[in-house]
Amino acid sequence: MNALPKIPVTALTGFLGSGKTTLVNHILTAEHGRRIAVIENEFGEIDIDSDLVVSGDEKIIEMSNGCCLCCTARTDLIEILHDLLGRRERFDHILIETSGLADPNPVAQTFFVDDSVAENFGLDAIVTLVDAAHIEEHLDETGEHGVGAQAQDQIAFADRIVINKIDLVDEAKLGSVTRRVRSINASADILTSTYADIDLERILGIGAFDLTRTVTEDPSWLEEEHNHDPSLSSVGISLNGSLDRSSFESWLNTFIDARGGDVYRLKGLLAMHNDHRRIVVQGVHRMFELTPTSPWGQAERTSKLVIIGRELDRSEITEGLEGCLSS
Ligand SMILES: Nc1nc2c(ncn2[C@@H]2O[C@H](COP(=O)(O)OP(=O)(O)OP(=O)(O)O)[C@@H](O)[C@H]2O)c(=O)[nH]1
Repeated sequence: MNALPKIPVTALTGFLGSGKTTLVNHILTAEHGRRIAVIENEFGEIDIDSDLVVSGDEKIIEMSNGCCLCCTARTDLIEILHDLLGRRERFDHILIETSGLADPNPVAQTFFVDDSVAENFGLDAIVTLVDAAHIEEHLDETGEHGVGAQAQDQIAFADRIVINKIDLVDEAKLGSVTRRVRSINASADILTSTYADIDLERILGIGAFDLTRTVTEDPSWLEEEHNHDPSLSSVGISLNGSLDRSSFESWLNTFIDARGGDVYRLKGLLAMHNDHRRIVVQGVHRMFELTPTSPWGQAERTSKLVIIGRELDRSEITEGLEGCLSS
C-alpha cells in the first residue's frame, strides 16, 4: 500500500543545442509555485552544463559520468531516484534533462521496469525541444553515421514538442519545420518559443505520458538498444590561466569557418585576461556567442571548453586553445 501520491517526472529531450539548459534555467527561475529537482546529464567528459545552469542550493543533481543516460546502466538513474525519495518533502516535481544525444526510450522505461521506481514516480511527460534553425539539417542526416535517427526518435516519443529559436527563422521555414515535425509525431501538442520562454503550465504536470499509446505505436520500444554514432566524439579541454580574448576569438572564428559543419555543439566557461568575469561561450554549428557571467573572485582561473562533433582532432584543438593563453 502506498499512501503517498506518485512524484511526477518530466523528461526533457532535444538535440544538442536545442535549448534544454535554457529551458531548465527558465523553469528554475520562473514563478510557478512548484519545487523542482533537476537531474542533469551530459555527453562530454568535462561537465559544463552544471556551470551554465543557474545555481540554486541543492536543486541540481548531476550525472557527470561522461556519458549519457541512455547508455549508462539505468541503475544510475534508479539510484538517484531512490536517493531523492529520501528527501521527497523537499520537492514536488522532478525534471530530467537528458543529453542532446540521448534516446528518450531508456529514460521512459526506467519508470516502468523498476518496481520501486514505478511505485513512487510517474512519468508526467516527455518534452522535446527542437531547434527551428537546425532540425531539418539534422533529420536529413540519415546515412550510416547520421544523427537523423536520434533526432527523429526524440520527436517521435514526445508528448509535447517545443519548436524553439523561432527568432532565427522566417515564417516559411517555421512552416516547413512544423510540417516536418508533425509528419514524425502526429499527436503531440506543438508549442513555439524563443529562448524556451514558454508557459510552463503547458509542459509541467500535464499527465501526458501515455504508455498505452507508446506501446501501441511502437511495440518494440521496451527492447530497443541504442548505440552512439562512433564518428561523433566529444573533446573536452581544461586549461589553467587566462586567455587573450582577441586571440581566442580569432582562433575560434578560423576553427568554425573550417569545421563549423562538423561541430554540433560547443560550450565553455572561460577566463579572459583583464576581465574579472567568467565568460560563457556557447556555439551551435557556425553560430557562437560569448557572454560574461559571474566574477571569478578568489576562484582559480581555468578555462574549460567542450566541443561535440564529427572527426574532431583533439591535439589540434588543444594546441589552438593553448595558443590563446595570455602570456
Ligand atoms: N537565437 C536563439 N538562441 C537560443 C534560443 N534558445 C537557446 N538559444 C541559445 O542556443 C545555445 C544552446 O542552448 P542550450 O540551452 O545550452 O541548449 P541545450 O539543448 O541545453 O544544449 P546541449 O546541452 O548541448 O544539448 C545557447 O547559446 C542559447 O543561448 C533561442 O530561442 N534563440
